[in-house]
Amino acid sequence: MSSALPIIDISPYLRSEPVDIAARKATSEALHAACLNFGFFYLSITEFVDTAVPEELTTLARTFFALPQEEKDKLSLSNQDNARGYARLKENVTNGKADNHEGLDFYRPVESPDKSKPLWGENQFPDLPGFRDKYEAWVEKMKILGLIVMEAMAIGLGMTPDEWTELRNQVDDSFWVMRAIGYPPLPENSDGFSCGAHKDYGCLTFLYADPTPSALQVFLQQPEGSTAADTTGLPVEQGAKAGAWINADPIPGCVVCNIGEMWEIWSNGLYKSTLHRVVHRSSNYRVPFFFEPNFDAHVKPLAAAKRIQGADGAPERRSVVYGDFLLAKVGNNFAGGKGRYDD
Ligand SMILES: N=C(N)NCCCC[C@H](N)C(=O)O
Ligand SMILES: O=C(O)CCC(=O)C(=O)O
Ligand SMILES: [Fe+2]
Repeated sequence: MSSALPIIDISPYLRSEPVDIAARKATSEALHAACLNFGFFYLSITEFVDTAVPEELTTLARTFFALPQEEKDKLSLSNQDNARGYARLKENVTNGKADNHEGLDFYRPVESPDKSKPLWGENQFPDLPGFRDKYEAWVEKMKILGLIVMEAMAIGLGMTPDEWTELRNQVDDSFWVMRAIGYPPLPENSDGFSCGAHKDYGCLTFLYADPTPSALQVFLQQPEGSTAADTTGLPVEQGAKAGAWINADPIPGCVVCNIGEMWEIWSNGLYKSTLHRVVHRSSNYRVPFFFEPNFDAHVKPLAAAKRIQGADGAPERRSVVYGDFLLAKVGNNFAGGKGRYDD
């Protein structure tokens, strides 16, 4: 199954000796084009990881989600900080509607956990042989990949070495998220989603997925003036737009990668953090990794983006502290969770 989305060869950045400057430049230019046009692309990772590993993670996820409900509930995120742990089917909410999936979320551990503080509790690992070790090892690999892709993107945006150093300081202690997602089949004739249309929050999502076609769908906005093929289906305040939903079907040996909202700010809107949604008609298990900025990163439009936009470029995007942005998002993510941390 082919896809409109580009496949990026990241290998010039994985090989350090000798550094092939021209090949790296070509990779960075391809990333720049992919981020301008799609906000989604594939990364071939067979040179970097043994793809048997994410297959094992998926199998472990399947084993966990097959446990009796009361076993899974022992890891409920409500035991901790309402973010780390297990969320039941339909406990996740997107655009005010329950998502047809269950999930197990892990975040970067914090030094002094305090479960009365949002996001500041402890991760809860299932008591299954190899689970914790294998997930933690994958997180370490994906953190390395995250920094590599960030550097390649920085060069693609035309950043100077000093500018990259400054950006690197905002992502070198990533407040990452690792999820295992269990998707039961969406009921026939349901107007709901396995996961409703959303943008990811941070820098880069690396999704290793089962090969089900038409499950992950990506919204491509139509150029100005063209006739709408489809709409986001969202109310205006949540981003109603004309365009088309296309499939981001998995490609063997590749992760699907998309950029989160922090890249939209850094690039001052040049790069789109693209809306995507999930429709699973059969049972599936997926293990996305979210490479995010440091919790205290002050994310603001980069000079390199403004150089591209020129003197009468786009209006300046609002800057955010990543941790504050994340807290607001996570607070709205669960059933009954709206305003959970407001009082
Ligand atoms: N960390 C990330 N990106 N998690 C996935 C977000 C899924 C959408 C979410 N319920 C929302 O409404 O934002
Ligand atoms: O499972 C998928 O295909 C994508 C999941 C996703 O978009 C997310 O968790 O943010
Ligand atoms: Fe997503």
